[in-house]
Amino acid sequence: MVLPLCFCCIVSAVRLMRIEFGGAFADLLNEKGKGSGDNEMGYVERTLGFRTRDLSDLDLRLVTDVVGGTIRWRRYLNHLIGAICHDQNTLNSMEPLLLQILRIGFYEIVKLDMPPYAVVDENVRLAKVALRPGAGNMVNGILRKLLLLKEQNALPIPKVEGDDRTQARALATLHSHPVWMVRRWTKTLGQEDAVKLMVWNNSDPSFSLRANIGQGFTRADLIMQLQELKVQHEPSLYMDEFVRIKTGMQSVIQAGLLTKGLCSVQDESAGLVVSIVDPQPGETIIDCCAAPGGKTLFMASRLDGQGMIFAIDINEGRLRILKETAELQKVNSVITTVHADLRALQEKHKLKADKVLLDAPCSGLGVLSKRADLRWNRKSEDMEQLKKLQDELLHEASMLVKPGGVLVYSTCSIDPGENEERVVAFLQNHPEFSIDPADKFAPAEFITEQGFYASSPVKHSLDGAFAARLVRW
Ligand SMILES: C[S@@+](CC[C@H](N)C(=O)[O-])C[C@H]1O[C@@H](n2cnc3c(N)ncnc32)[C@H](O)[C@@H]1O
Repeated sequence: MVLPLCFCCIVSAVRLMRIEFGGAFADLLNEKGKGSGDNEMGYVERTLGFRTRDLSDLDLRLVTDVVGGTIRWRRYLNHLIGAICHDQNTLNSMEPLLLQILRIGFYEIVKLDMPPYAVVDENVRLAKVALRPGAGNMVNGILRKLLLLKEQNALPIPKVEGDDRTQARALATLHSHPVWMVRRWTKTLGQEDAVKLMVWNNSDPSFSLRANIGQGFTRADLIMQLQELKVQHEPSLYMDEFVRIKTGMQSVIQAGLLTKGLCSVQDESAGLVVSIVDPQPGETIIDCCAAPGGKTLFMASRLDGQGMIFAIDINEGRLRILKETAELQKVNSVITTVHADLRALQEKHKLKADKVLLDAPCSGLGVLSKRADLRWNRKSEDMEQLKKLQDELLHEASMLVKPGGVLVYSTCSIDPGENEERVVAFLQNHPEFSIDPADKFAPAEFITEQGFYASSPVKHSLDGAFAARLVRW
């Protein structure tokens, strides 16, 4: 069977299945695709018999929007589907591909405002071919009910009322986040900022590019290239090497700016952590959790060819990426990679450094706008385990600092439990360290009362990140 069909729908559906179910998703597509793990297009052709073509840039953007949005809005979409089916059990027992097709259709209608009858038509055809005619009829019935409710402005949306728990559940559905996150943020930020944070997490992420001054490529050079590519951009307000872009990443990739090592994708909030370390030519620096290398490479570009960064990571594959990127960006002469568990490092290597950065494994609660699926993968129980690991790693990292040297602890989290509280706990057990206020290294608007660096999606429209600069007596 060879059918022309909306490629974006089918590629989005396959990609979503892959993200939600990993390798097991092949079995879910009518047992047709076992063993295939390559790109979606080949997979679609082989298993469903659709004729495919290369996706255009426009198609690719739509697929990215649909996949990212359908993941972000999963809880909200499930709520609407459940309400329209009048039965949560129908939703819970629905076959995964059918549910995925419905979520895509709902997302396209409710959030993307795409032409409704085209959306119904495409998703019905997809369900008929990928599953069976009856599934197509079901999709048709449910999507048409949704359209009617939308036209009547009568979508079944939960009201934020009642006790704290009920309000948190309603907010979690309205803004499509896990309830535990809403409860945590309402407690630490207040309801108004918790809502602002969720709105940010659901918005299209913007990206920053860092010009690689280590290769003599300045921000002015980068801006010139972006102008030639007609990519809209604006210089960072905070960092000399950074430029923000909202769209146009495909053009940047196709022009080879990343593969030539001329620039990297890096959020300014992560760049500011490097400013807190303040790497200087000639210094020895240990980056304890370095891979895939965003901060190592930026630090290396500031060394001007003099000094050494020992980039340690437990993950060999990610460390390999760091090494390869360092070569591309021509900063490899000042980087030595060390594949090791930081907790066992002292036994093998007798390293000591002027500066030590611990960019600790964390919940990633500051970067949910860029990591669409992370909110569903994180569990509240993770937080306790992470804190324990952070304490262990912080103690190990502190042993690597020379007397008079600097230790920077950072995360990409906005959770006080992973940030300020970890530093306070560390200082209680390590009186040889004290806080070096970060105001000398980052703009005042990022500095907390305790002298730490903290970026916030709500306050700064950047990813959330944290860094404490500590000195050893
Ligand atoms: C937040 S990521 C680091 C990101 C990196 N600094 C960057 O800017 O690209 C945390 C890293 O810690 C590493 N890691 C976790 N446990 C570790 C351990 N016990 N020893 C060394 N590295 C560890 C992980 O493999 C992961 O690459």
